[in-house]
Amino acid sequence: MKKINIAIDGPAAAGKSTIAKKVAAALDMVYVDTGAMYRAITLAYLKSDDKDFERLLQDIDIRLVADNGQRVLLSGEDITERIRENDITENVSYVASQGAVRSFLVELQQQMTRDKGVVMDGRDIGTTVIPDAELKIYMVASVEERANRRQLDNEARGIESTVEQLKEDIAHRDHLDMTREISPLTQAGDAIEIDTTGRSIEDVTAIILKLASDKLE
Ligand SMILES: Nc1ncnc2c1ncn2[C@@H]1O[C@H](COP(=O)(O)OP(=O)(O)OP(=O)(O)O)[C@@H](O)[C@H]1O
Ligand SMILES: Nc1ccn([C@@H]2O[C@H](COP(=O)(O)O)[C@@H](O)[C@H]2O)c(=O)n1
Repeated sequence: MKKINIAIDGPAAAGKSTIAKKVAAALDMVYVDTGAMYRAITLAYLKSDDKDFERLLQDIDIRLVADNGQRVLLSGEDITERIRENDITENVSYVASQGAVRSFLVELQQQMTRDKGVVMDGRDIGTTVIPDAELKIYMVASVEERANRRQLDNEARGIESTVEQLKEDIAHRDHLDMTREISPLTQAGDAIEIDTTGRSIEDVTAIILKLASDKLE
């Protein structure tokens, strides 16, 4: 059977990971959430006394384990839940703006996609990591809807937040991600935009599965 890569990019809380996971499961593809990799390096950075990124990366050991989604291990420790906490979210865009961090992770991500069969979500997947992906999606939603969704996520995880604060935080993080010097978040010329505002997870998944089936023919 023909193998393809699918790149899903877009701003924070647009629904990328939720949909990427479902599309990967339906098509028996590998799901990779690259935001979790930047979050893992952010945790290592916050824990380290040495703030030199080049040195920090020499000792970094990130593993992604498929488990009804994706679990993240940092030096063997499961940090899947820990990296969703506020201190990581507040610092991740700074860490992700560092050239050394981006080169390190882009190289790892490109290795993962070399044999195809991957659904990868992030900010620079269609533009930088897999510019030759067979299907590229740029997923957006209104900031109000994204803040409401993230509030529900946080309540389920026991993370304290308010919708108003989340709206500000999401807009600020999008601004940092869209204006950084290296690989800023932007829609690839050949990406298909999907606005998930007011749409169900099932609808969005079905749209992408239809687009993918055309590429798999
Ligand atoms: N139509 C929809 N499409 C996708 N997600 C939706 C939709 N409706 C509600 N959600 C919910 O939105 C929340 C945020 O989704 P998700 O974490 O997948 O976003 P994301 O774009 O990967 O965010 P981030 O980039 O910050 O990791 C999830 O709780 C998801 O269930
Ligand atoms: N390809 C990517 C993926 C993520 N980032 C940065 O990581 C942050 C966290 O991502 P989430 O998807 O978990 O929200 C994000 O805000 C970016 O700063 C990136 O640069 N490139």
